Amino acid sequence: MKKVMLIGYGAMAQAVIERLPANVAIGWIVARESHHQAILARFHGDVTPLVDPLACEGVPDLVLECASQQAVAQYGEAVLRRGWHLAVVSTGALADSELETRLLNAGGKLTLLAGAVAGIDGLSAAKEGGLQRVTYQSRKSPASWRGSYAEQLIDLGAVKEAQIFFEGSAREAARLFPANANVAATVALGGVGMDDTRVQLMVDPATKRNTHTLHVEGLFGEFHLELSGLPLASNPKTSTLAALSAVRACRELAQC
Ligand SMILES: NC(=O)C1=CN([C@@H]2O[C@H](COP(=O)(O)OP(=O)(O)OC[C@H]3O[C@@H](n4cnc5c(N)ncnc54)[C@H](OP(=O)(O)O)[C@@H]3O)[C@@H](O)[C@H]2O)C=CC1
Ligand SMILES: O=C([O-])CC(=O)C(=O)O
Repeated sequence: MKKVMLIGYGAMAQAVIERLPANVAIGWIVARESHHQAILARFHGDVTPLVDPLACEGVPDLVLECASQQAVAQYGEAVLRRGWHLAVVSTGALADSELETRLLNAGGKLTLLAGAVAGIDGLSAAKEGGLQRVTYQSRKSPASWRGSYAEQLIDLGAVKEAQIFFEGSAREAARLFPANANVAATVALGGVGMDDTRVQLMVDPATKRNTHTLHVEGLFGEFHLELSGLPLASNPKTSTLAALSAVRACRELAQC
């Protein structure tokens, strides 16, 4: 049985727990103390709640971050320094180049999950031949942008038609919208980097989906990809596919 340490106990973590493959068990959950009683009760004591990954007395086969960019900054380096395998979904944390360097030099094994988008394998392959232009657009409902920096840029309640409210680099997008623009960072890391990946963020009152549009031009030719994902019912910011990419990481663990 492979044992996973989950970081986070929100919408994505719940979706992962519900879909956990056979031969994989959650051994530990790093969560705020307010969740610890609920975790103990739900798993009948078989899962240890922690406030810090380093309080773990065992060795997880995988540490699966499903929490926040802030959690990656807080725990990522220490987890890797222990020699553990860390899979990160809050990839936008790497928009902080100093943190990125520390994570890459910490040892262990760092996996960046594809999250809510597809095509990262093709983008990385295209990069081998030379890329000329990568643009990424995210289109979500007003509900998905609520509670984010978008509220300072646009009146989400008054939007009547699809509107771009942010244009900039992937680095700016990932840092300004930590719960909404990790895909921008994922695309950047697979392609032309944080500063050269151009990003548009859009609010669309007519949609209930999270739509990710990727346009890539290079010496290989070009591709255009549009992925229209259903958000998790428990968090409209987060696409179901992002949670499934974390489940997939657990399945790969079960197979090795
Ligand atoms: N790469 C991708 O495609 C995507 C990545 N994401 C990333 O996944 C993250 C999780 O998504 P989701 O589950 O829907 O978000 P939720 O807000 O539903 O859940 C996040 C949970 O993690 C907890 N948490 C955050 N930081 C810490 C920390 N430092 N220590 C302990 N617990 C922490 C939160 O607690 P509290 O509420 O108390 O802070 C909350 O319970 C997002 O924040 C985003 O960064 C999301 C979608 C797509
Ligand atoms: O889940 C999504 O659609 C994308 C998302 O929140 C992110 O990129 O952080």
